Amino acid sequence: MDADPVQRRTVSAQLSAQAGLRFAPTAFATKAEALERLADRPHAIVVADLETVGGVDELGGLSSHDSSVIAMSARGSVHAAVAAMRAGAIDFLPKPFGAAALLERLNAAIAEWPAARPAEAKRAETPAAPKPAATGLAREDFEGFIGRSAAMGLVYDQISRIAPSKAPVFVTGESGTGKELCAEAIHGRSGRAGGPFIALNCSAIPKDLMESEIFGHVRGAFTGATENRTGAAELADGGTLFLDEIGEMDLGLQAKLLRFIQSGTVQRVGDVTARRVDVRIVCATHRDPFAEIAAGRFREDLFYRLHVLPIQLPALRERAEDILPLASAFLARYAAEEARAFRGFEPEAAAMLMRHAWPGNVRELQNAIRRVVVLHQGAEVTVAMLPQTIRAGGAQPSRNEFAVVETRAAPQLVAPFWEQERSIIECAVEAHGGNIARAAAALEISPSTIYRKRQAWLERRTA
Ligand SMILES: Nc1ncnc2c1ncn2[C@@H]1O[C@H](COP(=O)(O)OP(=O)(O)OP(=O)(O)O)[C@@H](O)[C@H]1O
Repeated sequence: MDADPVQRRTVSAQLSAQAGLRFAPTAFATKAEALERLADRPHAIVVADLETVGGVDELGGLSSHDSSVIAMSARGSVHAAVAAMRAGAIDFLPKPFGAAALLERLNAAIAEWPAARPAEAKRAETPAAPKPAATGLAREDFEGFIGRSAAMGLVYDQISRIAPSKAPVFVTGESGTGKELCAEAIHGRSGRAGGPFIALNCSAIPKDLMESEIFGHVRGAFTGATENRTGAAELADGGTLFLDEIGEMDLGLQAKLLRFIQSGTVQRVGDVTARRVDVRIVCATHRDPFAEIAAGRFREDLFYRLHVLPIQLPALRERAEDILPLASAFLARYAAEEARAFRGFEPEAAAMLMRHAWPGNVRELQNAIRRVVVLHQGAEVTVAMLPQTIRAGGAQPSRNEFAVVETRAAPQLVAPFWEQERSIIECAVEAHGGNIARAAAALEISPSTIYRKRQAWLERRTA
C-alpha cells in the first residue's frame, strides 16, 4: 500500500516478475482501499507505507484484521523501525528497497504465520492463477510472450481460440509490440505447427521483387530470372504465411494477393499454370487499416478478406505491469548470453524503466537491456547504466547530450575510451531502430566504420 503510483507499480511488477511466487500481490493507494479488501480476505501480509497510512499510530487498524503488517518508510530510521514494531508491525523496510529484500521479508513473514491457521496458510500459498513451470526469470508466459497483464491475457486467449481455424488473421499494433511473435504463436498453436512458417516483410523487399518473392517465378520471366524460383506462398504450403507490414504492399500486388486468397492457387510470375496450395494467412500492420483504406492505399475488398480474425496488440505503455517482468527476463537472457552477473535492477533504475513511455515498445526495452548488459558489469542495473533516451524520459538525445553524459561522470565512473565510443555508436544504432546506415549518417561516419568497430569489440571480448 503506497500513495505513490510509481512505487505501487514498481513493487507490483517486481513481485509479478518473480518466479514461483507463492502469493498474489494487490496494490492499494489508500488505507481505506486496503481495509475494504481485508474485510473479505483477512489473512494477508500488508506492506504499508507509513506516510500513506498516516504514521505508526495508524498501523493498528491494519493488524487488527488478523493480518501481518510490514511497515516501510522513506524516513527510515532506527526510531521509526522500533515505533512501527511497537505498533504491531512484524518487520520494517527502509525505502528505497530492492525486489530481493522485499521478497525475503515476505517469505519470512509467510514462514512465521501461526501453525494454528493451516487452512488459511495453505490458501495463501495457492497462486491465484495457474502459472507455467518456473524456470528462473527468463520464463515465458505464453508461446514466447512474457507479460501477465490483463491486456496480454486477452491476447493469449484470442490466440488460443483462433489458432485452430484456417481463417486469415489480421494483427495490428505499434512497431515492436510483438506482431511477428503473435503470428508465430498462432502457427505454433494451430494444427499446422508441424508445417512451415514463412514470414515476409512487405516493407523490406523492393516493390519490383515483391511479386516474385510471394508467388515465385519461372526461368526467363524477367531479366535476371535465370532459374525457376518458388515463392513464399508455395513454400508455406501446409503451414502459415505471415505477411508483415501488409500496408506497404502496392495496389497492383494487392489485387494479385486477393486473387490468390479467393482461388487458393499460386501462379508464378511468367507461368501459365496455377498450383493449388493450402496456406493460412496471418498479416500485420502498424498502421491504422481503416485510415489506409480511406486514403486509397489499401484495397477494401482485400482488407475484408484478411480482416476475418483481428487481434490488436496493446502498446507497452498501456500495460505498465509488464515492463519489469519483461526487463527481468531480458536481463536474465542477455546476462546468460554475455556471461554477466546481473541479477536485478536497483529500485531507482526500475522506477525509471516504469516511467519511460516506450515508444518502440518491447523491442526498445529489449534493445535497451541488451545494451546495458553488453556495455556494463555488476550485480544490479543502476540508473547510470540505462541509455540516455530512458534517463531523459523518452526524449531523443542530441549529440551534445551524448557528450555531456560521458563527461559528467564521477572520476571512478569514467569508462575507457573504447567503451565510451562503443556506447555512443550503439546508442545511435538503437536510436535509429538498428539501421546502421542511418546511425552512421547521424554520427557523420561511414557505415563501414561501425561494422569495423563492432568486429574489433567482438575480438576484444573473445581475446
Ligand atoms: N511480450 C513479449 N515478450 C517477449 N518478447 C517480446 C514480446 N513482445 C515482443 N517481443 C520481442 O520484441 C521484438 C519485437 O517483436 P516483433 O518483431 O514481434 O514486433 P512487431 O510488432 O512485429 O514489430 P514491427 O512492427 O516493427 O515489425 C522481438 O524480438 C520479440 O521477440
